[in-house]
Amino acid sequence: MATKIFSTAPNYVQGRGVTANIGDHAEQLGDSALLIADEIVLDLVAGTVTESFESRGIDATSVTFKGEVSTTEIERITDEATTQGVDTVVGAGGGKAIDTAKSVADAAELATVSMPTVASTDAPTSSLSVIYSEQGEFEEYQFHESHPELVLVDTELIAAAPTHFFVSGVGDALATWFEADAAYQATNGQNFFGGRPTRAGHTLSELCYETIREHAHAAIQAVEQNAVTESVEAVTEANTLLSGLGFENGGLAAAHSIHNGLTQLEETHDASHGEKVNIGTIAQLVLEGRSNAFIEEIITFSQTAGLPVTLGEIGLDDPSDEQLGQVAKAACAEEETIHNEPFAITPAAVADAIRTADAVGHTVSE
Ligand SMILES: NC(=O)c1ccc[n+]([C@@H]2O[C@H](COP(=O)([O-])OP(=O)(O)OC[C@H]3O[C@@H](n4cnc5c(N)ncnc54)[C@H](O)[C@@H]3O)[C@@H](O)[C@H]2O)c1
Ligand SMILES: [Zn+2]
Repeated sequence: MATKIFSTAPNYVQGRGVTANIGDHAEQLGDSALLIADEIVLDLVAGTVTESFESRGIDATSVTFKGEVSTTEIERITDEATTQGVDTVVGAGGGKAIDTAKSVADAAELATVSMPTVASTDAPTSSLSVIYSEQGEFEEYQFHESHPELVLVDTELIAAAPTHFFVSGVGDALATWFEADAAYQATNGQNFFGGRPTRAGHTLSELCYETIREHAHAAIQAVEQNAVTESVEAVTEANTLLSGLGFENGGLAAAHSIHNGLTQLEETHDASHGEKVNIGTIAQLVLEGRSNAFIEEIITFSQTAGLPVTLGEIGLDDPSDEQLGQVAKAACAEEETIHNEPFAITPAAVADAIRTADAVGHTVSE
């Protein structure tokens, strides 16, 4: 029997206004902290974070994140953290700021706190960073020795952020179960720790899916009103904790590889991670030969949530065969998770699945 592995961030805190208590939750991590966030997020949280740290005797400073998880940016902030001699880095914002903080902590051997201020991706709980070129093309997954020591999610900030971030998180979370289940069914399917998925990883992915299906539409309506409701709490947990634990421990498959392939085309750079993943999910379902009824139902669900269901909605109005060929080729690279699907994968089959998913998306959404 192949080895099964399950691994997780040790502490997860979620609730309305928890930013004001970050100092209490991070007290054991050290005496000084560097907050990494872009200008928008610094404006939102720097005052509260600094005050909370200082109330616990922890020195806190900040550095402005420039926006891309590139090697250059990671080196620049690592130098800053090393010069200041801090014990902890706090990454606040979306997936990119958090991934940068994890890479800085890894390079400088520091503790990490991840503080998502949007519920848009799986980045907050995971032990990896997605590295991009300075131009925004996917380069590689960087694996870290450990998970963030603390993940702190303030649902008041999440609900007040622009709704499209929350919707993107739903897209990222909707993929989790389909991908984890593919990796579970495949004889050689692996999770992100190089092991077979545990029952826990598989089941948490399914709970992620059920939570999204039960609560996403109501939660999105609440977030449109900047309101924190129990559905918002449920979907924030699904987008952040369940999807994060689910993808790392359950494994990814075609949807995220197709997302990575799509990042090769400049036209898609304005679409968010979760939006591109949603196109990947629909294409995965086509690739897997799911029934018409099932694919159409998932398209209707995602469209109602405000997620894209056609290539045009992610910037690719009339993609050429060459462009889709390029996406499919990148999606099928040897190290890609698409090979967790329980059948052999070819770039031609992937390109055809993307084109067909787009056509079905048009039919259902018109
Ligand atoms: N490491 C992982 O496991 C993992 C998993 C999924 C995705 N990712 C990565 O995450 C990245 C995408 O992250 P993203 O979609 O969160 O976008 P992002 O990090 O690119 O951008 C987030 C934007 O939201 C703004 N923002 C943040 N909080 C706000 C708030 N409360 N109010 C208003 N604006 C706010 C920020 O200023 C920023 O412009 C990609 O690089 C992707 O590869 C990583
Ligand atoms: Zn994702």
